[in-house]
Amino acid sequence: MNVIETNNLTKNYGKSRGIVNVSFSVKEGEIFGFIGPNGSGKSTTIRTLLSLIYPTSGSATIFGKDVIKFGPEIKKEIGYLPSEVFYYDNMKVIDFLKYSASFYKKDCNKRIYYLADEMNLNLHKKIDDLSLGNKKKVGIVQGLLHQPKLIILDEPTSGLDPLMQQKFFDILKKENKKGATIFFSSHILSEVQKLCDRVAIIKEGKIVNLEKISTLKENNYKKFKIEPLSNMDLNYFNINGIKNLEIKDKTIKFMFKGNLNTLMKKISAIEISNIWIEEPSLEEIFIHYYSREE
Ligand SMILES: Nc1ncnc2c1ncn2[C@@H]1O[C@H](COP(=O)(O)OP(=O)(O)OP(=O)(O)O)[C@@H](O)[C@H]1O
Repeated sequence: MNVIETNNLTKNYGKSRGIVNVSFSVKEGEIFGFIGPNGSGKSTTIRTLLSLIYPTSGSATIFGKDVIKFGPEIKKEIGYLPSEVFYYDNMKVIDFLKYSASFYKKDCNKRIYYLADEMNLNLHKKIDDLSLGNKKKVGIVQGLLHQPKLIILDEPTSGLDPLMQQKFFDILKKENKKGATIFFSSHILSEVQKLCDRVAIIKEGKIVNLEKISTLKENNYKKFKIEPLSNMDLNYFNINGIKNLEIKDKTIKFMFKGNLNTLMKKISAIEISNIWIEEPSLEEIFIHYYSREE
């Protein structure tokens, strides 16, 4: 079953473009990454899914139900962490979380204490007195306290230190194992790579690619670094599929995409002292999506 489905979703803000014909689906139990540069339309897509804003055209369903017609019903099963969090600053954290929990028809107390403990969040401080990172933690607990079936996260890790980010990812993985579907929007590729099964790339309001992370890596260039025992002529590696070929301090470096057997035969015919073969990072795969078309 698809938990989220969008069909040519379009939002025109009048003078500025929001999103254009965005179509994708997120399967039940998936951790789905949504990445793109600043202003590409990530938040607009999320706000439309949550019916916080209405699309100009196109449609979207969550749990198979239209997001506009069934908005309030759907939202009970969604945990949402917005990119910027605003609170009733005068309240104590625990009072605020209990107030948030009162909107759901279930007892969320245990979860509040469990999540606060996991995130190392002091429940008895005033929200006003918290650092930005700790305010973010309040948002995380608030988003997860009702054990939602779908968790929608908009740039969730900004403000969290690396240890807390890891903790947060561990919590998300646990929720996912228990059955929650996760929609994870970010511009930090390395965290998408760590967490997600599939990823959609949005650029200038349009989806430009949607792939499994593993496929993206398999079908891409691999990085080779070879230390030959004797000096070599670079032309030796002049074969199909090689790019960025260079020799530096007797080390040969290149990127390769193509028939690995052809390349390995070439390499095995020379004497080498060392070899490194690396998968490209998501940054290296995606960097061209981030450059602006003039
Ligand atoms: N309320 C609004 N009124 C007018 N234009 C808007 C509004 N909200 C967003 N936009 C425009 O829509 C486009 C997409 O913005 P959006 O906030 O969805 O991008 P984003 O991918 O979430 O960016 P970021 O990573 O910077 O948060 C941008 O060009 C932005 O200027």
